[in-house]
Amino acid sequence: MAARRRDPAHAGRILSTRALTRHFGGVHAVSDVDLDVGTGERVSVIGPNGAGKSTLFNLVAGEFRPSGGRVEMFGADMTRASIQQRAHRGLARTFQTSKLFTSMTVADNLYLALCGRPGSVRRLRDARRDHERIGRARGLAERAGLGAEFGVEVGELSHGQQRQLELAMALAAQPALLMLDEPAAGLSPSERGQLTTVLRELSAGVTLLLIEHDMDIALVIGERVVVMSDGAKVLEGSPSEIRSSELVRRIYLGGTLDVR
Ligand SMILES: Nc1ncnc2c1ncn2[C@@H]1O[C@H](COP(=O)(O)OP(=O)(O)OP(=O)(O)O)[C@@H](O)[C@H]1O
Repeated sequence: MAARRRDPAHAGRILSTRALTRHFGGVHAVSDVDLDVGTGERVSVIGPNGAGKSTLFNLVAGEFRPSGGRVEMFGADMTRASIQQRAHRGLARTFQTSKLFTSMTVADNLYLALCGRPGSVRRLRDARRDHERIGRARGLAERAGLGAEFGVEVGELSHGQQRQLELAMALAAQPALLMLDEPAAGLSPSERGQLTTVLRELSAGVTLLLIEHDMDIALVIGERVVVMSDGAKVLEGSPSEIRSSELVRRIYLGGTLDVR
């Protein structure tokens, strides 16, 4: 495992939100959220269902326009930037629901991810003959525990394997900022272990923003943890501060999460 601890106060900021807000009619999905993420930092975002985590991600990724506030990324104001502009600057993300091409093989999905944009049959044909790209795709598949499934159609993979492939595809873009939305959802215990290993071994150059309901993963991977409730950021701290927080306990009281 790569040793990678730093003082976030001294790291350059890759992402800052200020008073970031999104309403859906009368629903305050995200309210006045200030979030700072240092370059190379691993930050977990936790909170009960409906807390606003995915909406926050969608605002940062450009899927949603904010009702108010700012998003600064990579040293620039990106509040109004398109999804493509953000991706071009180094943002990659996975979704709660799959975006894979299920009738294609693992290899072809990875080739397309390495091409940078999907859809071109010609680019795919070229990629299949490109030894450098084949090597990179194999490396990504192996890191995700899918080395043996390289030639397998994605529709035949288990749910957990598909999630691992999504992560591998996000990593294909060599993102500066990687945002993962519940990567452990639906995974078996052994697949969760594998995911944790992959996340721990991410290169130091990748900044990680992680939404995760599995508290073991959220608190092991996140060196800082942001807690959301009712659209607001209510707390942030180290994993041990979150574990011992009475507020976190209260927020999850009656919920399904196990805050140890
Ligand atoms: N497109 C939308 N239209 C209307 N309301 C929405 C929309 N997206 C989210 N919401 C509402 O905003 C609130 C926050 O939802 P969000 O999905 O961001 O929470 P979450 O913390 O990601 O929840 P979960 O853990 O269940 O995924 C919820 O009340 C949700 O119903």
